[in-house]
Amino acid sequence: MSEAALVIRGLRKSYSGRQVLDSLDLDVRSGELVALLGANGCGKSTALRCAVGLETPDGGTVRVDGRPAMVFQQIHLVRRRSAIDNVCAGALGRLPLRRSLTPALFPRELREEAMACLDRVGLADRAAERAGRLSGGQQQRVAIARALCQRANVVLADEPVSALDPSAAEQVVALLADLAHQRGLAVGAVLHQPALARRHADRIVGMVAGRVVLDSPAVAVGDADVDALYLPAVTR
Ligand SMILES: Nc1ncnc2c1ncn2[C@@H]1O[C@H](COP(=O)(O)OP(=O)(O)OP(=O)(O)O)[C@@H](O)[C@H]1O
Repeated sequence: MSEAALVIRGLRKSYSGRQVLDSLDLDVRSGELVALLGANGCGKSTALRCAVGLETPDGGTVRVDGRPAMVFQQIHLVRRRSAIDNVCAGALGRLPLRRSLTPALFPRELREEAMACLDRVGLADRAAERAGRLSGGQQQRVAIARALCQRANVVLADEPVSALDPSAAEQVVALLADLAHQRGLAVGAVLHQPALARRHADRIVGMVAGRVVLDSPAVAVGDADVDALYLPAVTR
């Protein structure tokens, strides 16, 4: 197994004195999809947000070997722009400011790279379509293509399929697994669908109240392991 591209150790975070992350450890290796499961409010999003620097932890360490990108449940695309313009947006940090503000000035090489990213998510034929006209599943795949265009090697997805129908959700999680297995990306995804996690993830990490209580190959995770993550606190 390769070195972990994301290594989190002893992460702690509180909001208004209430502890949300309590000494959290998490590794995501290149070439694997790790599904993060756990009940509402157990700290999954906070963990990912700390990992990419959107939140500042109170303690602990985060090491990312490479470039991280995040994919969200709420798909933040510019709806009136084409799919390919949205994917190009992943690279704007690499462009001079003037060129980054005007899609007509995006360099040809960037458009080619963005097209390759769209092709990777199976949407090359929809490149010119306005993002707002694509289905939810297609929009999420455009958001993933944008992360690829950021040249991210660590992709963290926060409930990427919660707004999608079962078939679109299956496609998107399969795509994330494929990007890990075929492209060698390190992919961590918060999922609220344990069955999808067990079908597609390599490893399942389960959280309860800000701590990791399960870290196991997905094939070894049974129904009882999953159920234990969602028990009400009083019965735990
Ligand atoms: N910016 C914030 N300010 C105050 N409290 C916060 C903030 N962000 C998260 N919390 C609280 O921290 C706890 C954990 O939130 P988090 O979103 O990480 O949980 P989660 O496991 O991702 O939940 P869900 O499955 O519902 O998305 C929750 O009680 C939430 O209300």
